[in-house]
Amino acid sequence: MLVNGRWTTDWHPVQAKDDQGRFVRQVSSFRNWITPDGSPGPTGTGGFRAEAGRYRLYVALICPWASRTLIARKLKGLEDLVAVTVVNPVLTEQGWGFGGYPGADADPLHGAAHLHELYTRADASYSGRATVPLLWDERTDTAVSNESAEILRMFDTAFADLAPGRPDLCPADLTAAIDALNAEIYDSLNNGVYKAGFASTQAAYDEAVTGVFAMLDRLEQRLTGDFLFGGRLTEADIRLFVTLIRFDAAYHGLFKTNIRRLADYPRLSAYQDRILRLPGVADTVNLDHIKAGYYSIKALNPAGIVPAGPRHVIDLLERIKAPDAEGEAR
Ligand SMILES: N[C@@H](CCC(=O)N[C@@H](CS)C(=O)NCC(=O)O)C(=O)O
Repeated sequence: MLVNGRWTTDWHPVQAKDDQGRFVRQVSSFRNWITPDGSPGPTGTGGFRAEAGRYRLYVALICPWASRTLIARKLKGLEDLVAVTVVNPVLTEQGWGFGGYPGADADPLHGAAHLHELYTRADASYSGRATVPLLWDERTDTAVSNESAEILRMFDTAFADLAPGRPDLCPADLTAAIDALNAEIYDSLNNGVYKAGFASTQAAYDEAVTGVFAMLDRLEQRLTGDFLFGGRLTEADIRLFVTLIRFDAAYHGLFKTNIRRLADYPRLSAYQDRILRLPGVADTVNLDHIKAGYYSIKALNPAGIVPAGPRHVIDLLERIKAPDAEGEAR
């Protein structure tokens, strides 16, 4: 991680833990918002007006937090407005790096070798992890935000005039309910799988894995319609989906969340499939990057061996990405 703008020790996945051995995730540091007129958002400073071609999103395709923002970019029609750069999925001793892997990009702006160089470009004395997603302003050459929940929400509203007619992912009448469900899903599932995987005591693991499956059980019961809030797709669905699609491929094995597979939940599996079939979503899912990335975490998998399966996820993605007889294409 970076301390006062300098890369210090070799990269390690566990950022912090509490006195019971529970994994604790770092709070994001860049908290500005893109807005239609450049006025400040709920946090940070203003000056980031929604403009075509001004912003770039740095992502890892392994990362569920980055994938939330990529899916929102697709569903909100922002592909021609906000550029994307994909980091190499295999973590190095200096964290995320650029290029050198199929489907990974070089840094087009500064030719950086590692993502942390962008963090120190934005703040020369930055201390903390260099995480994805990172939303970058090419005009002022600085970081806008590295908080995926806020990037997801600003993508929902900021570009409405430039990309009209797209679904509202956080409608006003549902915002409070979405916020409440997001918080539960974040704690027990999105971050819960990491708490299980990076627990450093049996008790911390037991607590986390119980929470993961209690939430999956609840969601299985809840899902009687197409989406979490019935017929309307919301950001809560995007935030749940990114964890589901990684579950059997990465978390079940590497993070030991193996009480059941996602495939053992009929409604959640059908729901995952439904979201994957929404136009553009399958483009954001790269199983090779997901497996190569997670299984490159040496603290959990020292030999770096990437498992062959799971067949049902490989088949699902192949089925959805291949154009079929009805002309369904990815
Ligand atoms: N709060 C951040 C968390 C992002 C995050 O933890 N990203 C991980 C990848 S899944 C990362 O970049 N980790 C690198 C590191 O911790 O050094 C967000 O939601 O945007």
